Amino acid sequence: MKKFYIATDHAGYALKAYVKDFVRSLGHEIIDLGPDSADRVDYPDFAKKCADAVLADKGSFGILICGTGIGISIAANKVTGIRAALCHDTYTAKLTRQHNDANILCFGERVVGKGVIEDMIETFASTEFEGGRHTGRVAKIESVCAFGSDLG
Ligand SMILES: O=C(CO)[C@H](O)[C@H](O)COP(=O)(O)O
Repeated sequence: MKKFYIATDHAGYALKAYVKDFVRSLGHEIIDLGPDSADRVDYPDFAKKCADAVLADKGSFGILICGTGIGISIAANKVTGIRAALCHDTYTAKLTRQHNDANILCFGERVVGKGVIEDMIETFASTEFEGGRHTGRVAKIESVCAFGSDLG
């Protein structure tokens, strides 16, 4: 059993209840970090809530949904230690676990359908990081931030 945290913006809100039910049907735990209505909100606020929760709970995963999945993944990836993957299909959901050790799955409510979403979640939850040659590359992701800050 895995533990998931989920958050969205208003453009991902309609899918949230469905995704929670699906994750629970697979035998996983899922904790809802909001929002609690479809009122317009800013996706970086909810990306940060989910990123912080995943970092504080070792071994947990996150699911972030906005209209495209793009903004909410960009925001989550600003948090050191978060590897938020914007996925559109099963292949990317599998490879981002195997190669990137992604800890948050992101997608767009206005982009992908429920069948694809179910396959991506099932695959993301059940696929392990391969380690090996990918270990050093994943470690270097954090040092990219340091290189960037040197450039002013
Ligand atoms: O996809 C998103 C960010 O990448 C947002 O969900 C989208 O920008 C929200 O747009 P609007 O305020 O027009 O509903």
